[in-house]
Amino acid sequence: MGSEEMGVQRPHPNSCFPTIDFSGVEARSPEGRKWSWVREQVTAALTSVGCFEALYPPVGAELRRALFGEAVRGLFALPREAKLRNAFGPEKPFHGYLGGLPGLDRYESLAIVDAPRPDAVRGFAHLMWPRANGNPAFCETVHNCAKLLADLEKMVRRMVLESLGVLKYYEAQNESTWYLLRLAEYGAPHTEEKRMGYYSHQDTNTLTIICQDQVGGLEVQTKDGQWIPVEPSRTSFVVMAGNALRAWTNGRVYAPFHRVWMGGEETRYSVMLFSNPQKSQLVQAPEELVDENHPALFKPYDYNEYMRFCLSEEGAQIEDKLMAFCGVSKTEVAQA
Ligand SMILES: O=C(O)CCC(=O)C(=O)O
Ligand SMILES: [Fe+2]
Repeated sequence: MGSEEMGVQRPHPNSCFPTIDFSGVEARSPEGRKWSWVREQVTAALTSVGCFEALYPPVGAELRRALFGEAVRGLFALPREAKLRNAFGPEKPFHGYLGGLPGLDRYESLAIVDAPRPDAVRGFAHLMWPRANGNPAFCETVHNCAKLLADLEKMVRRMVLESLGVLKYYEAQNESTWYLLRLAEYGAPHTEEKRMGYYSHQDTNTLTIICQDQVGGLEVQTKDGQWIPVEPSRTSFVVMAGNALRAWTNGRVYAPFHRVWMGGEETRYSVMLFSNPQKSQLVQAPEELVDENHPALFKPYDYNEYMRFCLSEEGAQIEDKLMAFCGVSKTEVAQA
């Protein structure tokens, strides 16, 4: 961004957040120079802008084509009554179908809980295609993708924990982490001026991996308030921190606001893998991350209650919902 201020050259839109190359970095062998170098970049990105682009060859061109080609487009071509079967009731908000949200008339999405498990994807597909034998091609593509993206999520989270000196919590955190894969369609607005595709928000969960198809629209806000468009790429994924990781790291990791803007004649598709903390456990920073120089910023909180707060009328009005829900006030810090 500095170069633009100095009047030199307009930066590449994604230059605010780095592109990190994960080729040769493997979850099975978390060691060596390449691992440490990638870990350094991951930590720098997540603590400054809260996101980065990951080059991650295990999800190659063919798998991406199958994902956005038949799998995602085939799913959205289903009649609405089929999509509505992806429902979990009011006790489990954001677990399934979303559509008809206020102000977002062209947004629709479906979700698969535990998508890195093949039986979970099969269960979903049987609900959607009961007469087509649960669409085995869809299951294979989507499960493969979810599993590989979960591997990436695990590597990123492990790197953050290593950098902060709290690796000892990694296995237990893995045990209690659950994944949700969301597949989204943003219908073309057919207008010249841009329209909101999805409101500005911070993710509530731990980490999110976003895969945009060919139509862009995702924008991420930097700490100093600038909105940066994330150009779609066929070879990379956006990795982004959510408020649960921000709270768990006692504010070291930043959870950026982001939104989707849509314009023109093209429908946009995206696929996101969300890692989530176990609902029955409190989200709480480990004691190693709280000290005199880093006083606790958030009180331990119940993830379910926090989700309910985000969806409440009061919560909906507030930008920084985590701070409002469980932030420690300055007076409380002074008294501690
Ligand atoms: O579709 C996208 O690129 C991002 C959507 C998003 O931020 C979300 O569903 O939380
Ligand atoms: Fe989001």
